[in-house]
Amino acid sequence: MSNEPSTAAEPLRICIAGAGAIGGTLAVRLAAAGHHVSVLARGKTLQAIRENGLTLHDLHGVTHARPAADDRPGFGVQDLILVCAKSQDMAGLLPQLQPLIGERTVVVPTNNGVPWWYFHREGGRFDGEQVRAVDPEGALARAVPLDNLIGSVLFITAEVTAPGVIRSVNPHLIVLGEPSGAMSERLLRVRAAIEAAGIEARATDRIRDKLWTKIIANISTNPLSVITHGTLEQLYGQPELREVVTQVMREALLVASSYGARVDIDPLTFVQLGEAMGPFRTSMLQDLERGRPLELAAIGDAVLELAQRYAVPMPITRAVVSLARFRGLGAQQQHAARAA
Ligand SMILES: NC(=O)C1=CN([C@@H]2O[C@H](COP(=O)(O)OP(=O)(O)OC[C@H]3O[C@@H](n4cnc5c(N)ncnc54)[C@H](OP(=O)(O)O)[C@@H]3O)[C@@H](O)[C@H]2O)C=CC1
Ligand SMILES: CC(C)(CO)C(=O)C(=O)O
Repeated sequence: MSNEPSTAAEPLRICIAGAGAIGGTLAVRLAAAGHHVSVLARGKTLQAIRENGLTLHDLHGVTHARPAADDRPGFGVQDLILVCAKSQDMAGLLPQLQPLIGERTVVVPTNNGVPWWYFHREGGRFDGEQVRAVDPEGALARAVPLDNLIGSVLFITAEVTAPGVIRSVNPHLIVLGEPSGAMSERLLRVRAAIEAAGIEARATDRIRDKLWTKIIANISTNPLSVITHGTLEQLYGQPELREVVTQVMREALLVASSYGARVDIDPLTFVQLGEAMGPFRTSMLQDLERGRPLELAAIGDAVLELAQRYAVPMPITRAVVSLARFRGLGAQQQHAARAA
């Protein structure tokens, strides 16, 4: 945070790093709430934001914002940085954030899957260790001081329909928590700022419970969506697919419980909630269709890695993740061949 203590009502200096589906959604909501929002973007997205700003279609209607945008981090020290790139892009993006980070800057990564900071101040058997699938060399842990991080779990669905244009038509919920579990003043301040921007925001002293809830949703649907091209309502609703979804869910629940996580949604409720999310194509399916790399390291491999530490078998999950990887590599090759 800036040197002077601020309240939720004061505008914050907020940088959104990565202005795709999630970054675009957050940038528009926070800018509309009066914060000083700047966006670190690149390529066609940067060009579109410079020309037309960002447009968000969500349950509030259509909202437009014109944040400062650049591909260089020349925005000065920020109060809050929301890092909204895919996990595989973190190694390229995080080191760029250094000029934006002061002693009191809060950095909130929004990634799905197991975060690189999972064991930071975890307090358990593996406290302080690395998650090799997402941060094999410890480069992410070095790029941003771990004590500047607050964890987040996003219960949001969003899609880029054109560069700078985002559609996000389910209700928005963000859960925030300190890796240590402390209900710190900075945690409550960030929560209040997000809530005041029209996004339901909760603070928790057990962020890893929420991480596991979301990890279970992601690992049971994202890779399977890539194999089947199924939407959420199909994956959760059609009996053949629902069977695979629930098998993966059961395996992942066992891993979560090995780490002491309390997941308060039972598999049947998961299925009901998921089906109600409608014809949404998971973010991983969207990536497949665009020939982009899939977030399988954070959503798949990292969970398998954590399972292995407690010798929890995940045969169905392993098979589904392998098949999704095969499909993903094939799609990338096809896109590359078409583009050549
Ligand atoms: N979409 C969803 O519904 C949800 C997504 N999430 C998670 O949120 C995270 C972000 O996902 P999402 O918004 O969908 O992803 P997108 O691919 O839509 O957006 C990511 C953006 O980050 C940009 N980016 C990556 N690296 C850099 C860089 N070095 N400099 C500038 N910009 C960069 C990308 O640019 P470029 O296009 O050029 O690659 C892209 O615009 C992911 O971890 C995802 O799993 C969580 C909940 C729901
Ligand atoms: C919508 C949901 C929960 C699907 O697993 C998601 O997070 C994604 O698409 O990445």
